[in-house]
Amino acid sequence: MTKERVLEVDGLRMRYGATDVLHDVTLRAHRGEVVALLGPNGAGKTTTIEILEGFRLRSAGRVEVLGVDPAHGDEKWRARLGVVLQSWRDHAKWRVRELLAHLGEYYAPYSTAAIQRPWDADELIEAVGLTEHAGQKIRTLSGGQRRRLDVAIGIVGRPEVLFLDEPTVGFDPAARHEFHELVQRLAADHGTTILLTTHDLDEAGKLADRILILAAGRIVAAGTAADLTRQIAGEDEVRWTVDGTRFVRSTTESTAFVRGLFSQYGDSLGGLEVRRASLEDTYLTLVRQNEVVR
Ligand SMILES: Nc1ncnc2c1ncn2[C@@H]1O[C@H](COP(=O)(O)OP(=O)(O)OP(=O)(O)O)[C@@H](O)[C@H]1O
Repeated sequence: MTKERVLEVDGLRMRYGATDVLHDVTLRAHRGEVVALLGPNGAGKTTTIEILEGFRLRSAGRVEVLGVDPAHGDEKWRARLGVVLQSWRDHAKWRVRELLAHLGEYYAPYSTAAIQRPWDADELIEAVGLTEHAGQKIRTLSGGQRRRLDVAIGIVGRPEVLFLDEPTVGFDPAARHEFHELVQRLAADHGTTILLTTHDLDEAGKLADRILILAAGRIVAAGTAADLTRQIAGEDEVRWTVDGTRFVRSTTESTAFVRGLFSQYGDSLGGLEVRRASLEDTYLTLVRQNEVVR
């Protein structure tokens, strides 16, 4: 797969009135990469996505999406993007298949030899798990089904870049699992570059090739879930018992520590457990550190 750069952001700043909400955001994503943007409420995730998709004008910095500055993106450029923001509330009387076929028509002029647009409505409905509801009116869908429709609307034009803002809110566990498979397929089979925001750390760890942690308008860490955990959370927790007495110790060198326990206590060592630092520990550590700086 080519490592074509699809998202390039350097020194992005955003100011609302007198308040700076993005100070200096730099990020990259290449073709077929899934990047998760994590951060507490108000960190600036939605603002970042809205700037990348051309919905909001930035205050400063360089931004390119598919080689184009979103502030000057034309319809042809826009047709190559997919956006899933909030729940689709218009067209409540439309039926699922009817709406997707209608919205898909917009993308037909932008079909290319490599990417056939739009996505066939029935195939798309199947891909998002709405086949049983294809003939239903939108206002009669459940919250989770409506969210699946939001996802279908976001990808009906077979986007090369997909922005997903908290895509799985309201999904039941099975729907979440199916959605994760869909995202992985879009990235792996179609080379779609995906930038998603989420508050679900398991989701980020599972889906993303790279995680960016945004705190108070700055990217404070970036890497795979494993990289971040190793770099930042650091300490594992080791628990054990000797002659019925329980012990617990935090250490960055759990393997060497456990080896030491075996050589010291031999057969009297019991109840050994090693709890690895998790992405959640990392995330909380980073967000706390950033609050202190603020
Ligand atoms: N149109 C606006 N005018 C003024 N301030 C805004 C506007 N939109 C967002 N903000 C502020 O910018 C900051 C970042 O908001 P943003 O919605 O980007 O955060 P977020 O990381 O997506 O948060 P959440 O996790 O709660 O969705 C917040 O402090 C918010 O109050």
